Amino acid sequence: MEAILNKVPALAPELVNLGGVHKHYGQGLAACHALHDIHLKLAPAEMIAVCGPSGSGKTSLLNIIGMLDSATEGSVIIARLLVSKMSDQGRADLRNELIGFVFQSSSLIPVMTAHENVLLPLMLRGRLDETALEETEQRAADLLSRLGLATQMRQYPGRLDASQCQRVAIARALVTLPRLVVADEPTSRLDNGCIRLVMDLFARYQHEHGTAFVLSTRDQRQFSRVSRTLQLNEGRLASTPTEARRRPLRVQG
Ligand SMILES: Nc1ncnc2c1ncn2[C@@H]1O[C@H](COP(=O)(O)OP(=O)(O)OP(=O)(O)O)[C@@H](O)[C@H]1O
Repeated sequence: MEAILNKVPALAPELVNLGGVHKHYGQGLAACHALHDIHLKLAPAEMIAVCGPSGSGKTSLLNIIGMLDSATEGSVIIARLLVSKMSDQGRADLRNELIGFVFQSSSLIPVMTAHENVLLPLMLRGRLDETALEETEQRAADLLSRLGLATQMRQYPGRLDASQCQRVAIARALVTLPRLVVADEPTSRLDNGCIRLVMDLFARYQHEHGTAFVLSTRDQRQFSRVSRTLQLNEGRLASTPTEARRRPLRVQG
């Protein structure tokens, strides 16, 4: 019901539409104005990179797009829903339905194997029937294989190195076939070969499932295949979407 009430009536093809977003943390001497007047639109199946130095506001922006945090000011529309007016529960439900996350730290559950960690978001959604369970177990295994982890599926995170943990976290973000993946520095611990595997997999999801991606990085050379790169400096977007560097969608088979 809440979702219906908050539906944006105008035709809004964008998956994400931020209008005049500000983010403040703390008060008084501890106050921080982390994001200033952000306007950003993301189309379905689009892949963008948000670049900027440490402290420029990348995580703050991704947390708002991913509905993990609220904007202090401005409108946040996701999948035509005005989430800035929704309750915490409404946002959490929508988040679970639509979004896959890759956090800066891989945040894997230490007592679960790599394969079980990947399956976790699906398990949290409730009981699956036998066919659905088989299908998702296969999808999780396929994702891990594509990320070069075929022989590590039964390993616990304590036995995996930082690059392997980061790739397990990437597989976990994709296993629900989300409409949007929000990934905070997802390749920071990967070598060039692994970055290529990850970008191939992202492009495959973009092409086959219509998944959109918002990636953050301190080093924009890491994402040579995004369609747009936005630069954040001290909480301000240096380029508007129309001025930003645009590239045609490149999908490799
Ligand atoms: N929970 C918080 N409370 C207070 N200030 C915060 C909080 N989170 C972020 N900040 C401040 O907001 C600003 C932007 O931080 P943010 O983490 O979004 O930047 P970032 O570009 O992601 O940095 P990094 O690359 O180091 O992760 C910084 O000045 C940071 O200190």
